[in-house]
Order: sequence, then structure tokens, then C-alpha cells
Amino acid sequence: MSAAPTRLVIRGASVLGEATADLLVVDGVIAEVGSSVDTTGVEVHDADGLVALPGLVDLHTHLREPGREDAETVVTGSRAAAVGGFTAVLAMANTSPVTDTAEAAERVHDLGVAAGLVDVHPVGAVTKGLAGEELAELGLMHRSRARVRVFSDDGKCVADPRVMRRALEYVKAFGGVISQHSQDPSLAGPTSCCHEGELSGRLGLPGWPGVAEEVIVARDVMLARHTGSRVHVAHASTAGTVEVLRWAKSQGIAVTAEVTPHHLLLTTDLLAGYDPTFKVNPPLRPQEDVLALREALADGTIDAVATDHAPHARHDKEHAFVDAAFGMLGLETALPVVAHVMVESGQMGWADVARVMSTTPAAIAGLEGQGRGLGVGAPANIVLVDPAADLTVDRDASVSLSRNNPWHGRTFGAAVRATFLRGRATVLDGALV
Ligand SMILES: NC(=O)N[C@@H](CC(=O)O)C(=O)O
Ligand SMILES: [Zn+2]
Ligand SMILES: [Zn+2]
Repeated sequence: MSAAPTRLVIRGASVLGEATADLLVVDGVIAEVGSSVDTTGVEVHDADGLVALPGLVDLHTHLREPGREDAETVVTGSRAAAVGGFTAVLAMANTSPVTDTAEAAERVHDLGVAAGLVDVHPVGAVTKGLAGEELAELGLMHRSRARVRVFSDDGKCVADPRVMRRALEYVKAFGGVISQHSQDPSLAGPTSCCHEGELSGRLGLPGWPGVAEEVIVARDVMLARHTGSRVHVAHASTAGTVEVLRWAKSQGIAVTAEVTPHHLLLTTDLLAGYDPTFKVNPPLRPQEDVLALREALADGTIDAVATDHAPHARHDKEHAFVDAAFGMLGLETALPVVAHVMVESGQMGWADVARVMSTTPAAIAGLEGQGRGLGVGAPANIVLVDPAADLTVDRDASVSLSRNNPWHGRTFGAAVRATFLRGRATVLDGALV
């Protein structure tokens, strides 16, 4: 005899910010969406005043395990993801050891399953050891239990065009995609840490000019056209990158791009206090770049928001600016920041948020069972958002192991209240279940 089906109802949510409805979930799948769902004998979650969105999907997360479990682990990063409304994350390969073999990818995948809070999909390295020379085991990683489809040397750029070309040709066979950290190393080297301009000169910080990103994006879209394969631009940060993307898309080239919440709101002038919390790669840019990124996200030139959640232990981050590690936390605050920048401003609606933070990233990564929306038959990956919250970010309230939170002390008007992974609550009342 089979067990009785598990049923729950999410009552009275504004679905994608539109009409109010009840969502009936049976055995982890949305079974009914309507105004008169029968709730007798069913677990009910009251969502009055809340907006229901499909579970968020992050194309770009650093979970630090294996190797830097003092900064984050698959468990703690999964907690931060769930609290942030995510039901799937792609875990970058720049761990120690690097995720450049099938075994390494399966280990991260299995740790994600064991944590059980979000789907953890390992990103495979493009090159062995992220050294930029020899291709990693791309095909074996794809055929492994982890079913890797996204490959990236993130943290480093695949700088050699010949290596990038071969990687694109290789992954084309199985519909894979190369996510590129676009940073020409001869225009912006490892010490480059401040947007190159008047401010970098005044602060005496090594400059990181926008063109170091743009030349790689331009080169890669031509390689994508030549190979007929897919390239994805990680953390796009400049107006020039937006121009290249706009042209490439008008040509039908298979390029997609993501922008981070921090590049949508924070600007380079924050570096004037030399606070390493604001040291990130690519660097924070001037307001004109920020405005171009927002416009590109709203009009679809940029496809997705990705957090680039980059936890760092205090002993790596709390240094003089030039010596501190690059990166900032992002998973728990992504939705509030995007709501503030894009929705409260009127540039996007909640359905657009669902597109750029769930549906499209899931499609780019080739995830089945994620980003499928809130219709009948979709897996019940659901986030409930309070669109009229008063949330003051406190870095010490974070469930991440790290504290490099650039939003500490800021107040936002939207907050994640609940997250459901295939019908199971991972977060209720804003806290882990
Ligand atoms: N974004 C960052 O500043 N740092 C990332 C690497 C990266 O995304 O390039 C990290 O791994 O810490
Ligand atoms: Zn990067
Ligand atoms: Zn990254």
C-alpha cells in the first residue's frame, strides 16, 4: 500500500504579483491554482499580503567546500540560499581542490543532496586547476552523477582564445555552456582592485578598467558565433559590455549574461573609505555603468541576476584594502536588493523578477525541475515575499559562516518570508525550518 499523499495549501498569495490565489501542493507538485481550493485536513500556510514567486535559481555561488570550510560549507551556503528564497544554486569550481574531475563534481553534488535545502549543482572547471592551459574532464563531468552543464574558471579568466575556442567546441556536443569571468589579465592583473578612473588615482589603488572586461566579452561572442556554441558572461559590470551584448543578441549569437545585485546598486565611490567589504571582482563601477546595467536587465539584454555570493573568513578579508580577498556575500540579500532597485523603481514587475531570478537562469543552466513557474504540474519550488517589509540587514544575523556583507545596516522594503523545495518548507517566517 502506498503512503497517503502529502498535501499543503499556500493560501491567498499574490501569484507573480498579480491576482490572489491558493496553491494546492500534492506530493511536491503544484496540483491546483485557484480561489476555492479545499483546505479541510490540509496543512495551510497563510500567504495573505505576500507575493508568490517560483524558487530562485542562482547561476553563480561560491560554497568554498572543499578547502575553505572556515568561510562557508555546502551546508551553511545551502542555508543562506534557502533563507534568500533560492531552491537551486550553481556552485563555482574555484574550491581547493578545484572541481575539475567527475569525482570532484560528484562530491559537491552529494554534499548538496545530504544538506537537502536547495539543489546544489556543481560548476565544472574549464581548465585543469583553473590554470588556463589544459581542458578539464568536461565530458566526464557532464556524464557523471552531477550532470555538469555549466563550466567556468571563475575567479580567473579563460584568457587564451584557443583554449576558449576548444572548450566551446567541446561542450557544444552536449548543450553545455561556458560561463566566463571576463578579465583580460594584461589589462587588469591580479592586484587591480578599483575601477580605473579619477578615484583609483586619488586613492592610489591599482586600476581595473572596464575595457579589460569588454575586450573579453567581445572576443567571446565572436568565438560563440564561430563555434555555434553557448557563452555566458558572468558578473557583467560595464555599459560597454551591455553594448557588446546588445549587438551580439541582435546578430542571433548564443550569448547570455548575468548581473549581480551589488553591481545594480553599489558604486565605486564606496571605496573612498578603503573598507575591504567593498572589494570585489569585477570592481564596483560608476553610476553611469550601474544605470546601463539596470536598463539592460529590464530590456532583456542582460538575462539574469546572479549573486556571486563570495564568502571570505575574517582573516582573509580584514586587511589593508590591497591585501584583502575579493568578494562579498549575496545569497540572503539578493531578492531585497533586486526588489528595491528594479521593482520599487517601476523598472520591472514581479513576473520579470521571476524571469531573471528563476526561469531564465534555470534555462541557461539546463536545469530540469527548476524555474518551471507556478502553474499546475510544476514542481512546488516556491518563495513567498513580503513586498511591504521593513528589513534592516544585520550581518551578525546571517546564516552564512562569513561576515563580509556589504548591505549591513541598510534597510530594504521587501523580504523573503518562506521557501518551499518540492513542497517541503525550508524557510518559514523568515527563518530556517
Ligand atoms: N567575485 C569575487 O570578488 N570573488 C570570487 C571570484 C570571482 O567571482 O571572480 C571569489 O571566489 O571570491
Ligand atoms: Zn568572477
Ligand atoms: Zn564568482
